[in-house]
Amino acid sequence: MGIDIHVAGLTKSFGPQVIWQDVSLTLPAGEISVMLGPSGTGKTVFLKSLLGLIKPEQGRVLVEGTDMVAGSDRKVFRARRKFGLMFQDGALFGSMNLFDNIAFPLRQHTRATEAEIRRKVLERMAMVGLDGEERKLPGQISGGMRKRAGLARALVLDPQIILCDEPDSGLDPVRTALLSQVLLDVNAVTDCTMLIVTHNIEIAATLPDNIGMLYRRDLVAFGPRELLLTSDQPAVAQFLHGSTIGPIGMAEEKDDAELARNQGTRTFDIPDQLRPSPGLPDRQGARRHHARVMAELDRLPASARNAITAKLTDPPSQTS
Ligand SMILES: Nc1ncnc2c1ncn2[C@@H]1O[C@H](COP(=O)(O)OP(=O)(O)OP(=O)(O)O)[C@@H](O)[C@H]1O
Repeated sequence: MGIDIHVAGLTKSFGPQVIWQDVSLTLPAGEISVMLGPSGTGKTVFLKSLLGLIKPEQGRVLVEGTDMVAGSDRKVFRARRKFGLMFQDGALFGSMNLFDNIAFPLRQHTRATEAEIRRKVLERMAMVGLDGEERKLPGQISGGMRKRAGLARALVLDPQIILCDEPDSGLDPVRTALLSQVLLDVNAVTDCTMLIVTHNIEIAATLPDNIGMLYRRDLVAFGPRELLLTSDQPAVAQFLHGSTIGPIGMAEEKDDAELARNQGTRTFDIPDQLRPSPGLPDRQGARRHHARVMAELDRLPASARNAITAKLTDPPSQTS
C-alpha cells in the first residue's frame, strides 16, 4: 500500500528568485494527485524536493518519519527507495532492449536471481501493456511505449509512491488518454500513492482524486479534484479554460481583482473520473478518498460540495 507524504511550510529560492513559499499539503496514501501550474512555477523543483534531491530553505517533507529536507543523507537515501520515478522521456538506455532497461534497477539494487528478475519484469511489462515487446530497443518503439516502459521500470522495485513528471509530454490526445488509463490501472493494482505533474487539463479532469496548482510562488489550491475544477480563482479558471484572458502571462503587477472582474464567470464541466479497466480490482485509494472527502464536505465551498455530491453519492466501484 502507498504511504502519505506530508509537506509543511516548504519554501525554495534560487538566489534572489523565490520559486514557491510556505507550501503545505498532504498527498494521501494510495490516492492519485495532480499538480498543475503554468510553465516555470516550480513543479519539477517541487518533485525533486519531495525526493530530497533539492533542499528547500524552510519546511519539511515527511515520508514515514524521515524528513527529506533536513534528514541525514543515509535516511533520505533509504526513504528515496520508497519512490518510483517516471521521467518525461522514459529516460531509457538507448543501447539496451526494454527487458534489460526495466530489469536494470533490480540488477543494480537487489540480489534477485535471473528467474525472479524475469518474472518481475514480464509482470510489470504486462501491467503497462508492453507484453511481447521485451526485445525492442527504445529507438524502435513509439513515444507512448517509451513512457510506458519508463513506468514499468519505475514499478519494478515495488515503490509505495510514484512521481510522474509530465507523462503526457509529446503524446497525442489518444495516447495521453491511454496513458491515463494505464496510470489509473497501476494504482488500482498496487495502491501506491501517485503525484503527477502536468499541464494537461484532460488528465487533471479525469485521472486524479486530488488536484493542486502552483502559481506565482504559492500553492493556490490543493484538495479534491472538484475543489479546483469548480474554482473561480482567476488564475485557476484561466488555466482550466486555456484562456488568454486572465492573470497568467500578464505582468506581475496587474491587479488580480480587476482581472477577475474583466474575466466573468465560466463553468467547467467535470467529467466522470476514470475507473479501473475490466477485471482489475476497485481502487482502495478511491474508497479512502471518498470516505475522507465525505467527512470533510462541510468545510468545502458550495460549488465543490455540489459537484462532489452529484458525482460521489456512493463509494466508487467498477460495477456501479
Ligand atoms: N538548479 C537550479 N538552479 C537555479 N534555478 C533553477 C534550478 N532548477 C530550477 N530552477 C528555476 O526554477 C524555476 C522553476 O523551474 P521548474 O522546472 O520547476 O518549473 P516547472 O513548473 O516544472 O516548469 P515546466 O512546466 O515548464 O516544466 C525556473 O525558473 C528554473 O529556471
